[in-house]
Amino acid sequence: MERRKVGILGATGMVGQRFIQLMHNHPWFEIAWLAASDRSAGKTYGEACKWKLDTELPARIAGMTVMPNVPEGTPEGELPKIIFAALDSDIAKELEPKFAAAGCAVISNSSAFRMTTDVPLVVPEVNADHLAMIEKQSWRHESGGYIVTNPNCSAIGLVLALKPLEQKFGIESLFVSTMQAISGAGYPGVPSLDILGNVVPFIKNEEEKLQEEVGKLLGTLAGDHVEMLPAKVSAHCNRVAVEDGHTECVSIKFKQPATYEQILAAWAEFKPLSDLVHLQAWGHGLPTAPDEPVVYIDAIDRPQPRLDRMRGKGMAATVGRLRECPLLDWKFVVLSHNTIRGAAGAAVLNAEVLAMMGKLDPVKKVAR
Ligand SMILES: NC(=O)C1=CN([C@@H]2O[C@H](COP(=O)(O)OP(=O)(O)OC[C@H]3O[C@@H](n4cnc5c(N)ncnc54)[C@H](OP(=O)(O)O)[C@@H]3O)[C@@H](O)[C@H]2O)C=CC1
Ligand SMILES: N[C@@H](CC(=O)OP(=O)(O)O)C(=O)O
Repeated sequence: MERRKVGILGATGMVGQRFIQLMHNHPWFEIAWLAASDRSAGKTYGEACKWKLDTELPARIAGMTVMPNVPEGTPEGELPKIIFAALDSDIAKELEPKFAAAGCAVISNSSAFRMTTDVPLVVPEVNADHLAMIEKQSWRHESGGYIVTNPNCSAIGLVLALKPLEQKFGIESLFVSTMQAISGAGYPGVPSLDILGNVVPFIKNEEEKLQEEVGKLLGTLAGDHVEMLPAKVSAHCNRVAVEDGHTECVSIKFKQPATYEQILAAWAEFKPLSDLVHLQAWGHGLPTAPDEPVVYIDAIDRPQPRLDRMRGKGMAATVGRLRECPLLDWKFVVLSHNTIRGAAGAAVLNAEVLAMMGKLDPVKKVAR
């Protein structure tokens, strides 16, 4: 099968680079277009980008010209209909609708439209059914375009661990305290003199995003909107001197009683995409989905970012230290890679599911 041409908006940033790393050899997607700010447009990608990943910048990508950040900046017919977006929220608010209006499927990583009623906020293992909401977006009838979002990087690891628990026991309330890696702040990010040997107990808007996104992700699709999960969520978000990988300490109260063994079984049995992962009809399943989205590690001092963030090629959440909580019912630690599972990998997996649903072939107008 011919690979689908895709573009990346914000291609030179931390998340943009991960998109390139994850997709330059992707079996379904071919990177055909890169865009960033006016500072970068017109340069080659190799000139414009400070490549920060530990794999080589692919030579083909280094030689590509960075395009302006608007659909009209690209000659007619050369703009891919699938656009991965890794922009700051304020910029995304302005630019993403322009690409949707130009008939593109915008697979967004930013927070700009996550809580908008008709925009799906999706982690495929958790709420793939919410993708149906794209059909409610007005662009669908005007140009065929739409916007799909993935959550905040801390919310993704957390909801992967929570989904099987919500299904089995129901969640009444939740307390989460995060230790977030510096790569989460983009490049150059937090000044070294602020973070070296230090912890910063504030990340702008992070606690609010984490609290509300969990409600939408674990909520129920009800026609044209999502009914939020009515659980109480309290988040504390902290920046720590770790390069990659967000760690979260969680205390949880359930609606139904749950034993230690039942909780471990809920995580072990959680393989919601296994039919798709192993689907042989196309010769392969979803290329980016991990076999096991949630892995429990039975060791007294795990998970740890350096040792566990690359589980499932950076797409699995690692859970550990399940024990009784004297305040709520149970407590545990969850860790996931913030720029892979928490950002670019999440968006690529959303696109793979959309491809399987036939929503990318081609991205086209639908009748009202
Ligand atoms: N890092 C992480 O772990 C996560 C990040 N996110 C979100 O992803 C998005 C990107 O984050 P990140 O990659 O870390 O950020 P960076 O600061 O590293 O990169 C920002 C990118 O946006 C581009 N840009 C800036 N201004 C404009 C503009 N006016 N028009 C077009 N492009 C522009 C930059 O281009 P140039 O090089 O030309 O300046 C660069 O490519 C943000 O919304 C962030 O909140 C989400 C989850 C996790
Ligand atoms: N704010 C997160 C990363 C991020 O960019 O989140 P969001 O996608 O919600 O803006 C962090 O610092 O680790």
